[in-house]
Amino acid sequence: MADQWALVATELVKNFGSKCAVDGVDIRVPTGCIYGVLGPNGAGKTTTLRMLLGIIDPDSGHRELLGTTRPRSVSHRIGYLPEERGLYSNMKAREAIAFMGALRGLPWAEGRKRAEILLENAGLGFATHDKIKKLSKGMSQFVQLLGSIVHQPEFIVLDEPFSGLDPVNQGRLEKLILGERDRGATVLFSTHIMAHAERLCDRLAIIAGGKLRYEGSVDEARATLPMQAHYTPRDNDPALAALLPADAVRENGSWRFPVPESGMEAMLGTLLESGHGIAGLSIERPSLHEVFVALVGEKAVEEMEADAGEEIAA
Ligand SMILES: Nc1ncnc2c1ncn2[C@@H]1O[C@H](COP(=O)(O)OP(=O)(O)OP(=O)(O)O)[C@@H](O)[C@H]1O
Repeated sequence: MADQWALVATELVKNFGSKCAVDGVDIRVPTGCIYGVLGPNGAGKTTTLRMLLGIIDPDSGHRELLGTTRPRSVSHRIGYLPEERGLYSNMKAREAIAFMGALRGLPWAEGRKRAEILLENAGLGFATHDKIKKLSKGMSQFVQLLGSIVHQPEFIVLDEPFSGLDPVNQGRLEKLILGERDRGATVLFSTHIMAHAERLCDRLAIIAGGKLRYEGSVDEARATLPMQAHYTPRDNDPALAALLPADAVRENGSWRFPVPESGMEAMLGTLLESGHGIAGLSIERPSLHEVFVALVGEKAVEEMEADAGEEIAA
């Protein structure tokens, strides 16, 4: 595997009894990029991440992480935030981070020093000497996250890192992920919250029902759908729907539809001749959200967004 790929996994399969959790997933993570694994609950994200790291073995398929087919042999070069959160509640934040570093071979004194800097940079310096049990759930999750990167790993894997964080801590986490990428690390995270992937990822995999629906760059994902037109007429006449493509969707007085293959000119000419006018018109690349809906269906996306909303409200 060339140095350009921090991770290459092909046709990973994992069954639990009769349940096929992951069914032929391919993932290629370029060195130094931010990579998202997106999918609804139960899609197979955690199982995929565990296979990539060698925590569990695939039933079949191939994986190569940092140049080795034995991922556990490079665990000291990896940072991992598992889906299950938990720290020793009587430890202070700084000690908890240094402890996690020590587990990956970082000397305690250095771990403490780095922990102070990490907490300060994350805006959590005030909690350095607080016991974990005194911190909010979101803050203690953040401390665990800092513990997973204190040894400055080359490859960082975060399983649903945004879940359970309020918007302020989600913003902190986005900043931290970008900072780690700028440091030279490769970051892979799973999420069912599209907005984070849209803002952060260079490349992504979309998984649903254990199957890979898309793997590639975010730009290529957007290019799989036609450009989207957003048109606002000057009037409110529902009859104009007949002049728009059949799949046009009404959104608060505007209409959204894929730009026809033949272009917009003829349609705009008809709209003007019919007196509907043009109060607003933009042509945009489809969002990641629209690509996701096209790949996994509106219902799965609505369920995901409801879950994300509940987490933020909790
Ligand atoms: N150890 C296990 N034994 C049996 N079934 C499992 C096991 N681990 C996962 N599964 C099943 O495999 C499927 C994929 O689970 P996985 O945890 O990988 O999904 P996920 O995308 O991470 O979802 P979530 O975000 O809800 O954790 C689910 O149907 C889950 O119930």
